Amino acid sequence: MLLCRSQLFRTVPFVSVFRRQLAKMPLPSQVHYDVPTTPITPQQIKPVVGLGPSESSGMSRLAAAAASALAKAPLDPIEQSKKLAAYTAVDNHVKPEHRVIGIGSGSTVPYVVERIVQQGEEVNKGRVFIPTGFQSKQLIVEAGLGLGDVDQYPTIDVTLDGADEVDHALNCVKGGGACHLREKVLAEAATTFILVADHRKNVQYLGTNFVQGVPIEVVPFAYAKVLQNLRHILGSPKATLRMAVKKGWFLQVPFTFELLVNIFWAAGPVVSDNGNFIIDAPFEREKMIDPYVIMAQIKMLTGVVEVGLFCHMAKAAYFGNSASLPFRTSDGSVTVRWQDGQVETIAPPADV
Ligand SMILES: O=C(CO)[C@H](O)[C@H](O)COP(=O)(O)O
Repeated sequence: MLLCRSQLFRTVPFVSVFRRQLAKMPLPSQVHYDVPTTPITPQQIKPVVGLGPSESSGMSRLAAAAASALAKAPLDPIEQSKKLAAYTAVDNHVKPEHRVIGIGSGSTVPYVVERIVQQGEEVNKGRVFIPTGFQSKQLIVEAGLGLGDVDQYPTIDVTLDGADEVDHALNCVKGGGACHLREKVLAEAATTFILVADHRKNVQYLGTNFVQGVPIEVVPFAYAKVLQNLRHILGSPKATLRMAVKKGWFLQVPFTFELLVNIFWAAGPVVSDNGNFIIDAPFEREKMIDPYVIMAQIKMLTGVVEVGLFCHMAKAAYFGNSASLPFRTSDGSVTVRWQDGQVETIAPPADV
């Protein structure tokens, strides 16, 4: 087909832009699958070595400078809250005589490990750390701490873990990261179980902010039956199988600005570290006022492996109150809720 000059003019830039976009689109093998993960903190960002330009090139120096600036930048208020809670809880509950320590999952836990490392090599070399999943295993290994498993150490001195929400009686929802089976085992195995979180997780009733529902781990072949039971017998009509999402860069328009279109679509069910599926089942407020009953009813359904409701298990929950948030406790303090119902607001360690 012959194109006239003006048609050619209009078409060539489009074709070249299209080719540039094609070149930028990821190959199927480069598309990554996002299961719910922990946000990366600035401290965790490191320049990638050995990919692309050499380490001494301008680009990698720029990346290194950016990463180091980020690492020095003040934490945003929510990250600061997590750090306040984690540091205070470690200082109060991880004592030199503790030898077996459970490390939970979630975005607050990196600060737990950071603080434990700060206790020093001398005390840590005699300790063994038990992870609740892949993330905490990596944290333990990367921190150079001793790794163990709960089958070797069925009695744990203290386990520290995050939570999706904690109510005023210290019941909590866990399993936003699909780790609640191992988390519950480590919580039960521990003499002392401590929760750490930012202030958003401190609620009167479960299901206030964390509305996606109670995470329930099920054996894959039973998931449809358990879903029916939850919807029609236990009163959770919106119970759903948790799906992973696939994320890809789909379109970029590189003229005066770049338009990044992020396409999310389902990529199959989320599979736990134990090879099981996860169902999220929201319940009415009345069932969440004392969640022990619904927890026991769900657990009785055949095919259910574990329920992400932890009732009467924690000794204390630590919530960081980040600075600079309007309309909240904004003094950088830490609220501690105790098993016996006591609540105190304390100053965090001076070096947080
Ligand atoms: O229970 C969990 C994972 O199964 C986590 O502890 C919980 O989801 C909290 O995570 P985050 O701090 O990232 O919100």
